[in-house]
Amino acid sequence: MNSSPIKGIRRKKSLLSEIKVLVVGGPSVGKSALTVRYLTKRYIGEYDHQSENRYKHEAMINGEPVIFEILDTCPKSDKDLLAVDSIQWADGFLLVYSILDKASFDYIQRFRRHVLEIRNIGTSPGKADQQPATASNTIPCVLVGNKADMVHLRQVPTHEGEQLAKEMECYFAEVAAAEQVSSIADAFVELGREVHSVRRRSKPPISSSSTHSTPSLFDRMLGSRSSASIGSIRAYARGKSDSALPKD
Ligand SMILES: Nc1nc2c(ncn2[C@@H]2O[C@H](COP(=O)(O)OP(=O)(O)OP(=O)(O)O)[C@@H](O)[C@H]2O)c(=O)[nH]1
Repeated sequence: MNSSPIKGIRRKKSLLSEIKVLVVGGPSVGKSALTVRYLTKRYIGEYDHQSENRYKHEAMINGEPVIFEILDTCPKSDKDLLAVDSIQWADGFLLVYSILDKASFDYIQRFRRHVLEIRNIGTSPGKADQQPATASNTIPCVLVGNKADMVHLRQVPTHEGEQLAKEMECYFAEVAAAEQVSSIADAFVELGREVHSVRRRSKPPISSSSTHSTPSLFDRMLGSRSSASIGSIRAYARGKSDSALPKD
């Protein structure tokens, strides 16, 4: 009865490509709301702020079934830029700030420098501000400005998000986890595409169809990115409330 291509390949789950996604952002920007919106299409207003959560989710990327492993992080404060282990674990970052909170936008810029610093000087942070954040240093990521349903309280102009995404050569969208479903799914899918694209570029010429031996994020970070990156795409839309869910 069920014709979903995703459900059809469930038996072969162990053969599927995995994409490890770290959802990154300052406190209370809506990381959990976005993640749960993507996973369940539902919006739940309040979450446990004490712990990080890990999920697995099947999706289609470029017509290929994949498993997203999603780690919804939970920084203790604006100063908490996450453990090196978590950063090294990830294939890509979903970077989230709140358009209502300038400090959360600054957090993303600090996090980015933190990652670049780990890349350049090993695992002993401390010189983040000396590290120029250039486009050639970018890694698989997408940038999302959440809470776009509250534009009257906006602290971060759209062009600043666009500019940062341009520097990082990544997809950008202003979204509202509280009101939208598809634009949030788009951000995850774009990240999956970008991870795939990086994997394709870094694959050795002779390879099997299995993607389990993919290089680590750090291996890929040490390579250079081609100019064929997505670039800055703005996909801001204030959709009407879709809290009433489609049946699935
Ligand atoms: N107006 C509005 N509020 C939102 C939106 N997304 C999340 N929120 C609210 O923002 C608050 C924080 O949301 P969370 O999803 O818990 O944020 P978080 O980033 O996971 O928080 P921490 O785990 O503490 O870092 C909650 O009160 C949510 O209801 C949105 O799109 N619009």
